[in-house]
Amino acid sequence: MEFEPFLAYEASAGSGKTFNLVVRYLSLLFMGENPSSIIALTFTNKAANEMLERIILTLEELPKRSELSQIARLSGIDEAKILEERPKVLARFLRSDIQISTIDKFFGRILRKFALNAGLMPTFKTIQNQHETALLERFLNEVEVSHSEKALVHLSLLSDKRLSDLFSLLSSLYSKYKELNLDAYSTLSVPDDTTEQSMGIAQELSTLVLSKPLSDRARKTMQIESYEDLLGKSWLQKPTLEYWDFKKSYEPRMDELLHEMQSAIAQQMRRREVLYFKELFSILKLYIKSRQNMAVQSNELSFDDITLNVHTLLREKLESEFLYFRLDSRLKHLLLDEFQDTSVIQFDILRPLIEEIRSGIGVNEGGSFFFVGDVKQSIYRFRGGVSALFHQVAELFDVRVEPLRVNYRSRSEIVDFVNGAFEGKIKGYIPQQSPQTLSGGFVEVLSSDELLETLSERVALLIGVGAAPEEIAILTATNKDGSAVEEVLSERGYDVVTETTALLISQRSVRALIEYLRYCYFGESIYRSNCAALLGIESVEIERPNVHETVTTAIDFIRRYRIADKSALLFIEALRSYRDIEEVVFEIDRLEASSPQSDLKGIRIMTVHKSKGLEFEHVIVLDRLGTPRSRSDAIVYEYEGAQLQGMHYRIKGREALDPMYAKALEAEKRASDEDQLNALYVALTRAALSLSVIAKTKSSWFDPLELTPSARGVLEIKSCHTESTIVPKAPNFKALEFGRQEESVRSHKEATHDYAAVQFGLALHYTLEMMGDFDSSSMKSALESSRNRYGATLHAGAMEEIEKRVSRLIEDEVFKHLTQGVRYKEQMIRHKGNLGVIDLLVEQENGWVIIDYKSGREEDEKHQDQIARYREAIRSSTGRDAQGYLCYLLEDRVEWIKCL
Ligand SMILES: Nc1ncnc2c1ncn2[C@@H]1O[C@H](COP(=O)(O)OP(=O)(O)OP(=O)(O)O)[C@@H](O)[C@H]1O
Repeated sequence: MEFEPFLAYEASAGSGKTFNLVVRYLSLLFMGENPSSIIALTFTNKAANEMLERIILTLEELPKRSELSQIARLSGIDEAKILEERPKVLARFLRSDIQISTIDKFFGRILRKFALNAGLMPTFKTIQNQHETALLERFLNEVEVSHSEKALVHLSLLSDKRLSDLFSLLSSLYSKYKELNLDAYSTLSVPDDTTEQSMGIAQELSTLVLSKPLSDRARKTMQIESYEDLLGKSWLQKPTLEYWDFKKSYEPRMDELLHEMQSAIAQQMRRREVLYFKELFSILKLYIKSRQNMAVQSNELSFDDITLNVHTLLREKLESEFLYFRLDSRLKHLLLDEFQDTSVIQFDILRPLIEEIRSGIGVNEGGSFFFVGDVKQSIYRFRGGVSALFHQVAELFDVRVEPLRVNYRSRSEIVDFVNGAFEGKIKGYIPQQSPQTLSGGFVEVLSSDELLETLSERVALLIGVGAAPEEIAILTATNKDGSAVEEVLSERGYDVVTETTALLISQRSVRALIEYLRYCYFGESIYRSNCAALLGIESVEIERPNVHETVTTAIDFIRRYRIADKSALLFIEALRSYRDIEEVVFEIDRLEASSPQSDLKGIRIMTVHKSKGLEFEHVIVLDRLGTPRSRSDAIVYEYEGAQLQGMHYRIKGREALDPMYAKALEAEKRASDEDQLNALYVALTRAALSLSVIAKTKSSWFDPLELTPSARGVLEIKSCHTESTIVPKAPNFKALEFGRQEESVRSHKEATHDYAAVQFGLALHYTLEMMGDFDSSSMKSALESSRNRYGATLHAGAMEEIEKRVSRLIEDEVFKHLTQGVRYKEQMIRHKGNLGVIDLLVEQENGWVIIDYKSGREEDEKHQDQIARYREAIRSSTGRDAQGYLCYLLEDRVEWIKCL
C-alpha cells in the first residue's frame, strides 16, 4: 500500500472509514506535513470531537495500537522510526492550529475572515436558529413595505396553510434557495382556468351515464354537486369507466368524456401550481431579504446563514484564486468524513479548494483529497444532503473509489443479523464479513406493546450483567421519544446523558465555575452557596476577587478546588472567546459546546440521526413511541442525481391525472422509503457487543425489515463497571419513591453473568414486590403479574419454583416476626453518591429492619457490605437504629443472615 493522494472509501458501517481517515491524517503528520495544512471535516460536533479524541489517543498509545502498522505501510516509514518520532509529532500537533471540525464551523471560520467583504462584522455569533418572532416581525414588515400582503394571503389560501406552516416552509426553502431559479416563475404564463369547462364535460358525462340502467350506488356517485365534489369522485382517477357497476352500461363515449375532463382538470391543477410558485417565490425573496438583514443587524448567524453567505462570497463575489490565497495558503490536504451527507451547496463551496489541490500547482504540490462515506447511511436528504454526490465527485476529480468489506466494530452475531435484515432490502447491499477475532455477540428482537417497560427491563438486564451505564446507548426515532425515555430511566434512578445533559455548561465542574464567576461579578452570596453545593463542600473560601482577567480567575479556581476535568479545561478554552466577565455571566447559558464523551457518565440517549458515526458496546433501538405524522410538505422535489430538476405542487389525487407529477411523487416516495431504511441501517450498526431491537406489535418502524422476535448469541460483558467521580457529590439520603419496582438498581446487586439466573432473580423480586400483603391470596395475584411480565423469558418450571420459595417465606417464623410494623417495599436510597434499593424496609417500634432478598448464595460478602451501607444510610438520615438481614430464598429452605 502506498500513499494514494486521491482516494475515497465507499464502505458499510463499522468497516473502518473513520479509522482509515485517522490513519491517513496521522500518516500525513509522520510524513512531515504541518497539522495546519490538513483539514479534516465531518458533520456533527460529536463526530468532530470524537475524531480529535481518536487522533490524540492513537498518538498517545501508538506503540500498542493497530493503527501503527497501517501508518507505517501508508507512509512508507518503518515502525521504529515512527515511534521514535512520535513525541515530536505529538508535541507539534498539540501546539498547532488544528483543523479538525464540522463543515459548518469550517465555513464559519471562512466567513469570519471575509466578514467585511460580506457586509458582516467579524465578531458575529453563531446560533442554532434565528429568533422566530423577531424574524416573523421583520418579514411581515418587509411584506408590508413591498405591498405584498395580498400575495401572502393568496398564498395562504392557495395552500390552505396557516402562516406558521408557511413560515417553516420558507425557512426550509431558504437553505436551498441557491439551487432554485427564483425567477423561473415570474415570466411563466398562467394556464387558463378550466373549472367551467371541466364542469361542463362532467355534466355531459353524468347525463350520459345516468341515462343508462344503473345500480343505486353508481347512480349516486354520478351526481355532481360542485367542482370540489367532482374532484372527490373515485371514478375520476380511473383510466376507464368500463369497470365496477358501470361496466354493464359502458359505451366508449363515456371514456372520451372522462379523458377530456381529466386533462382539463390536470390543466387546472397546473394552473394552481404556477400561481402557487409565482406567489411563493416572490414571498421567498422577501423572506431571504429579511433573513439577510436580520443577520446583519443582530450580528447573529445560523449555520444556514453562514453557508449561504460563504457561498455568495466565494462563488459569486470573490475570485477564487484570490480567496484561497488569502483563506489559507497552507491548506494542502482535505479529508472528509460522512461524505454522503454533504449538500450540493456545501460541496459547491469546497469545490474550488479541491480543484486547487487537484491542479497540484505551487503550494498545493503534493496535496491530497480523501473522502469516505456510505450511501446507505445517507439520512440528511431533508437538510439537502444528496448521496448521489458521492459518485459524481469521485468522477469529477478522478478519484479512485475503494470498498472496505470487513466490519471491525460489531461482533459476528450482529454483523450476520444486519446482513440478514438488509440484504435484498437496500439496493446493492453487499454483506459484510467478520474477522475471526470478533466472533460472538448478542442480538435480540423483542416485540412489545409496552415499549418503555420493556426498555427498562433491557437496561436492568444489561446493568445486571455488569455493563457500565456509559457503554449503553438508547436510540430513538425522535427527540420527543428521547425525552420520554429520559424521564422513565431517571425516575428509576439511572444517570442518563442526553444532548442537554451533555452540554459543557451542564457539567458539574463547569456549573460550579459559572456560579463562581457569577459570584465574582454580582457579589451575591447565593452564587457562592450554589458553587459550594455543586462542589459538595460546606463553603467556598475564596473571597470575591477583583476580576480583570476571567480566564486567569477561572484557572485559579479550578486549581484551588482540583476540578480540572476535561470539561473544565474545555470550558476555560471556551472562555477565551468572551470579551469580558460581563459577557460571560450574561451569555454563557447559550454556549452550545458539548462535553468530551469521556467525561459523561450515564446511559446515552439520542436520536438515530445523532448516533451516526458513533459506536457503543450495547445498543437498544426503540420503536417510535407515537405514530408518525403523514407527509404534508407542500412541495414535491424532483432530483436527477444531485441536481434539482423540478418542483411540483402537491395536490391530492393529482397523480392519477398528471403522469409527470405521478413520476415525481413515485420517486419521492422511493427516496423517503430509502431514507427510512437508511436510518434503520444506521441504528442497527452502532453496536459492538450487544444489540436489542424493541419493536411494536403493530405499525412498527421496523416493519420494512420484516423482523421476527428472536435472540441469538450470548450476552457477555467485556469490561467491568468502574465509577470515577470527579467532583465529590454531597452525601444525601433521599426517599425517592415508595412501592415502586426498581429493577435497574436492584440488578446491580445480583450481578451474575447468567441470563436465566438474572431473569429468575428479577421475577422472584417482582413477585415479592407485587404482594400487597404477605399472605397466599396476595401471592396468587402477584404470581400472575410476574408470569405476565417474565413468563416469556423464564426457563420452564421457573414460575412454579418461585411460587414454592415465596410460599415457604411467608410461612417462615423469622420473616413473620421481622415484618411486623410499617412496611416499605422497594425503598430507593441515595447515599454517598451511590444508589440502592432496599427490598423491604420495616419500621418497628425500636428501629428499622432492612431485608434484602437473594435467590442464590453467591457473593455473600458483597451482599453483606451492601447491607452495611444501607444501615449506615438509614441511621444517618433517620437517626434511628437499623438492623440488616439478608434473606436467602433457596431451593430447599429460607436462610437468614443478620449483618453486623
Ligand atoms: N483495520 C482495522 N483494524 C482494527 N480496528 C479497526 C480497523 N478498522 C476499523 N477498526 C475499528 O472498528 C470500529 C469501526 O470503525 P470506524 O468507526 O472507522 O467505521 P466507519 O466505517 O467509520 O463506521 P460508520 O460508517 O458507522 O461511521 C472502530 O472501533 C475502529 O477502531
